[in-house]
Amino acid sequence: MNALPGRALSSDEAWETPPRALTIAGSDSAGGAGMHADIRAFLTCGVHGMTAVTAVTVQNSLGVKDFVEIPAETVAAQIEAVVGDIGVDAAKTGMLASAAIIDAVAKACHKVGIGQEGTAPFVVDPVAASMHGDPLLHADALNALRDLLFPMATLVTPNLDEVRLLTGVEVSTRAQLADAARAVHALGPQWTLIKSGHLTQDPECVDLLFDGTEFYELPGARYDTPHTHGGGDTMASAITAALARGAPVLEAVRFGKRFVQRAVAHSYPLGAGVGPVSTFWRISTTPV
Ligand SMILES: Nc1ncnc2c1ncn2[C@@H]1O[C@H](COP(=O)(O)OP(=O)(O)OP(=O)(O)O)[C@@H](O)[C@H]1O
Ligand SMILES: Cc1ncc(CO)c(N)n1
Repeated sequence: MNALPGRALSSDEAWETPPRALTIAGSDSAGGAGMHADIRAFLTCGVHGMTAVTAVTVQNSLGVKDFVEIPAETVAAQIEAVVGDIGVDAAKTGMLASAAIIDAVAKACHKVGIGQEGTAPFVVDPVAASMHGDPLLHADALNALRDLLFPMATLVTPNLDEVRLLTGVEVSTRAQLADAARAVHALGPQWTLIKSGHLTQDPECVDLLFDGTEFYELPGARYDTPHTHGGGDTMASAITAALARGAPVLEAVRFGKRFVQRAVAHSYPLGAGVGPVSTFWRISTTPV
């Protein structure tokens, strides 16, 4: 499991620049989800992480109390500043908050070469709400997400609530995942990953990947834990890291699925509510 997809590690990585990945996402003051989870996944997948912060949330294990948005032009400026200087091998989105930010992100990504027509793979995780149901995206921003970002995406990674909001397709059984994948794929991404975490009556967590022609089932155990905060962000970031390392999409998604399975298996309680998935299992315990 420790093997990383894509670019191999050299025997001595000192002074060697790792692949570079960018997350365009909100911060989570509890440290479990959002850009905090993304940076942790990037680090533990051997990738240098960069951030374009979209919003600052006031959040703990019980839910999201509030958030403030970063001005759209500042979000775009962060993307242009880091990619113009440092470059980028893959990018992802998380919480985008508003239509104005989505519009700015689409234009900036287009300008710097992130997305379908560009050179860097682009993972769009269409975050709409926290797992407590607290909104992280204004309702009037769904159209912008669907119309501006989905056609630019190498891969989109909706959960079942996001599938319903974006396409109207309701999924209550594993057999309906293919209908969801077809409906999301029609919005323009190259690849679509439908996540099945919310199918709680299913004894397994089988996600479905679709490239417009072939379906790929991604099997996985369902762990009996309430502590899955940040699971979607961690998965999309592990996939983005693998893409930054040069892995093909199918290999990157299979890696992301194995990664999030381990992260859920090692999740831990924190605070009075929902604890986070873990990346500690990726950290060497060798003394320095
Ligand atoms: N209890 C669980 N046991 C094992 N895997 C799980 C569990 N819950 C979710 N997963 C897996 O975690 C990944 C994220 O899925 P999920 O549908 O929960 O996304 P999400 O709702 O975007 O996540 P988040 O909790 O970050 O909002 C998927 O691969 C899913 O199958
Ligand atoms: C900032 C942020 N992004 C994403 C999520 C969804 O996991 C969250 N709870 N908070």
